[in-house]
Amino acid sequence: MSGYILAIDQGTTSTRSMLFDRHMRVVGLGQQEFPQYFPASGWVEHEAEEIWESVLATVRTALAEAGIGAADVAAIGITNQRETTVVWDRQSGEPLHRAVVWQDRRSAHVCDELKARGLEPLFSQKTGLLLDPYFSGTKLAWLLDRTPGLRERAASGEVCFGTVDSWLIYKLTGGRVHVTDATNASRTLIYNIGENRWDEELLDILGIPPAMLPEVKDCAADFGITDPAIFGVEIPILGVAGDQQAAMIGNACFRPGMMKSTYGTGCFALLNTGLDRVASSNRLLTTIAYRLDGVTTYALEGSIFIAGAAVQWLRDELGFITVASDVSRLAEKADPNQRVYLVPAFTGLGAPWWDADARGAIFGLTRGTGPAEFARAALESVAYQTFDLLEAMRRDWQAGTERTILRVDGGMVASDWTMQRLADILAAPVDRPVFLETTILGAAWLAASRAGLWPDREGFAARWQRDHRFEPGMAEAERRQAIDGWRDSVERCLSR
Ligand SMILES: Nc1ncnc2c1ncn2[C@@H]1O[C@H](COP(=O)(O)OP(=O)(O)O)[C@@H](O)[C@H]1O
Ligand SMILES: O=P(O)(O)OC[C@H](O)CO
Repeated sequence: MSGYILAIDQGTTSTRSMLFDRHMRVVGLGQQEFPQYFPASGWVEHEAEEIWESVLATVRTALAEAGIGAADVAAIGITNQRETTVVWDRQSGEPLHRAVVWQDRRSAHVCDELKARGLEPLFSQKTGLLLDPYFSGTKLAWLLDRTPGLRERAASGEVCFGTVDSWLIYKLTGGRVHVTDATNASRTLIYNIGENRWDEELLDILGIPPAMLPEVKDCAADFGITDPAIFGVEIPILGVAGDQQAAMIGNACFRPGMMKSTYGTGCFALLNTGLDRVASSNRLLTTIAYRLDGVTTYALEGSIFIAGAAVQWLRDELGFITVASDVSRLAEKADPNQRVYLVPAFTGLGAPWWDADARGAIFGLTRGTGPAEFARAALESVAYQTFDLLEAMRRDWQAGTERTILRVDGGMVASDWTMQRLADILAAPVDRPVFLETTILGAAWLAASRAGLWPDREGFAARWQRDHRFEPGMAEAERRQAIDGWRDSVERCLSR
């Protein structure tokens, strides 16, 4: 049987490749971690060639597991860690610096300078983002400033900039194609999300030569054909989206008001606002959810840096559990009369606080506080942080959030306890899908629908299946009291 779809999920710590058959069933999987480099405090880098090698290795593993050849693959979909910034030589394909990862804070001073010049409203209005080193633009400005000769070479067209999707497409096509998709472009701080084009004014401010930018396409489009030297055959690349947007697509959140939240290392919540580009007054991001057939759908996004990472902290630093899946059982044993709060600001606080200098703290300790209360506080912190995001979304766009049901995915949603707590604190239902690999499914659907092999948007959405709905069940007074305690704890952690 031919007509298989290969989906590649190039994440922050690992790369996964998955093969789906015509019936959307998974038939093969390859996964590989790759090295992380931390050359200075707050710096995070990847070796672009190691990312590429991990893609090749995982594709081969997935093909072998499925027992099929590359000739049976009809199309490729790509999803990726967003914002991570790669620069390479257009001719030789050689990376000109290690990739600067989204978590990297080295360009904080560039953001501060721009803010001091009063430029944040301009960037926000055009890009939907904030002046934070999280986004690609100031990372790229830093690279252009610090690498001798790079700006001149870039201006003469010898250098390519791209997010990881661009880099992988360049490699897959044998260096022939330099493109990206609208969702990845929307994370760069130089893309005008209203006019759907690179913004000359912002490029000028950051000193970025337009000649180094990729062409921006819809999420389902012709992104190029693989070089036969790589897999032995030519395969079209037909779908691309940043990983959080791909999760939104994979969770079939196609209607305005639908919301997904992915609980992995961190947590990223996206609310579909349809054709409305809702500008946040509460320090959320406005971003492109997807662009299909030339039509841009927008989303409000909230990013939390620590979610599952708090569970890793309990496991690796405190030694309270041996495997992540033990955390719920431990939390269940917590004394219900103790109100302990963990604010996991280990690397600062993300949305809606955006306080890079905040640090974590635990409040409410008594002589009887032990591992169970720590575990409960760690899991509850995820629910409270999501509540803060949803509240900000409600303030920004009340009409669209009245009956919000949250669709969840990511490693942490295996914890029933956490999901129930989430529903309780949000006072809104939480739906967990049967198929939890929504990110990679989203990339697969983009490619497969473009290839005409899988159902269209409505058909795909109709196939979304719920595993369980967690209904809110907490008394309102208790919920309010719990949230007040959280708010008080966060206030005490903020740096300003
Ligand atoms: N059963 C569980 N209960 C709570 N947290 C879990 C459970 N299983 C995994 N996790 C957490 O989920 C995270 C892994 O999720 P995953 O979606 O694979 O993350 P990422 O893609 O960011 O690497 C880890 O931080 C881990 O601590
Ligand atoms: O690689 P992930 O899954 O941690 O996702 C990273 C996000 O895309 C960063 O914005």
